[in-house]
Amino acid sequence: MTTIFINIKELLQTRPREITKVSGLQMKVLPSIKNAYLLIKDDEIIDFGEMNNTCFGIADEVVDCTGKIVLPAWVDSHTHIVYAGNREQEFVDRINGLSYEEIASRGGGILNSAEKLQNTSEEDLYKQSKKRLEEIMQLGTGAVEIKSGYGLTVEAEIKMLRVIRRLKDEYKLPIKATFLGAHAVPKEFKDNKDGYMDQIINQMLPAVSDEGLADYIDIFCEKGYFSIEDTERILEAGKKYGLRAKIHVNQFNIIGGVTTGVKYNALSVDHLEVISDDDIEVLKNSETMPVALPSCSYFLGIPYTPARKIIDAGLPLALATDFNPGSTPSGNMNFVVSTACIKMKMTPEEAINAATINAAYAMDVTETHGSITIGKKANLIVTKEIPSFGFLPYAFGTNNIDSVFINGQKI
Ligand SMILES: N=CN[C@@H](CCC(=O)O)C(=O)O
Ligand SMILES: [Zn+2]
Repeated sequence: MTTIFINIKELLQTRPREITKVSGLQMKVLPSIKNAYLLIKDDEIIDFGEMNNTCFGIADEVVDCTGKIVLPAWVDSHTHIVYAGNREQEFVDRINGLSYEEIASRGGGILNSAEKLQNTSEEDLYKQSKKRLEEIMQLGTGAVEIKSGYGLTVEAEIKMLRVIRRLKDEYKLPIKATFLGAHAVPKEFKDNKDGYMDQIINQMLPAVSDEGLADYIDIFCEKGYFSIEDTERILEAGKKYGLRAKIHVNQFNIIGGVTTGVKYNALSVDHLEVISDDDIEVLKNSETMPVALPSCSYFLGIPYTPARKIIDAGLPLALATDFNPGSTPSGNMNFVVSTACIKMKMTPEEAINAATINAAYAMDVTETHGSITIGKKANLIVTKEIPSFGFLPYAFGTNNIDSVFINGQKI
């Protein structure tokens, strides 16, 4: 089955296969073709170019995109969408003056979500999570990473990861699973963090590996959660099971997580609301992608990742949602792209690069996703009729998406 998209006002992010990420000044360039066509066969992009070089007769189906822009679907490389219930009450507590850290230190936060998840059946957890996945797909997400980390027992972590595996089996978009046993220290190990670390390394990891449930390993490297020493232990253990790191660092404090991530050749270091000059130097000449999560900064009222400092130093940057019940109850990549422009002073070109090609790098799907490239999957956003691509971040809060295609099929 072939489909041709014709009269595309502008086809964005057209790249040769060799480009796997863009850094520094390259991020300001968003290659595109105006008045374009795009030809797909089944689930794959097979041709594209200027309209005057095409012939309609060749496709089974024609989609007229007059006035509309076509771009690769968003790639969301950092989410926690498998969770139970919500944390609305903590939201109200924060409005009334408590901080995120205070709520956590009173036993709320991640531990609150863990209790809810432990008391939820695998079937119910799947049902709650698939709703969120379907919602983000409608919002234009065409590849997603999902973390465990609200289980915090062997049984509950495995339950989360099995739900992620079921989502992988049932849906056509690529899903990567990250094992985040070291997300918080459970109540039972309050005074025995090392005991919990031992449980992660000696019980959880072997069980996760036995069932092949994870692609990556993660840890919340932060004051009051897990130290650099803990991070080294977890990443070392993950390495033994062939799990590359994607880690939470520098959300509230700089404790050395970036250096440790780079030392272990992490695929990405995520959050970076605070970042030092040394961190920036360490990231240069590394293969680690810095990832910013602006919706988290928005929701918690914490600093935004200093994107200008990072990009102007010549580094790449990716954007993701961090969709989770505590710090970011939203999986809207359109909002992320807008907020990156509005609050982090990224240009529309930089933000779109960060949410597509660089985001695909941050979850290792650049072979197949993140750009309009012959041979890549036809995961696409077709916008409504809009004046230009800059209108996407400009008209924040407006739904500018007409349709989303996953593997060549309209969803
Ligand atoms: N910071 C650590 N983990 C999540 C939030 C977890 C929660 O509050 O439930 C994050 O990335 O923001
Ligand atoms: Zn997160």
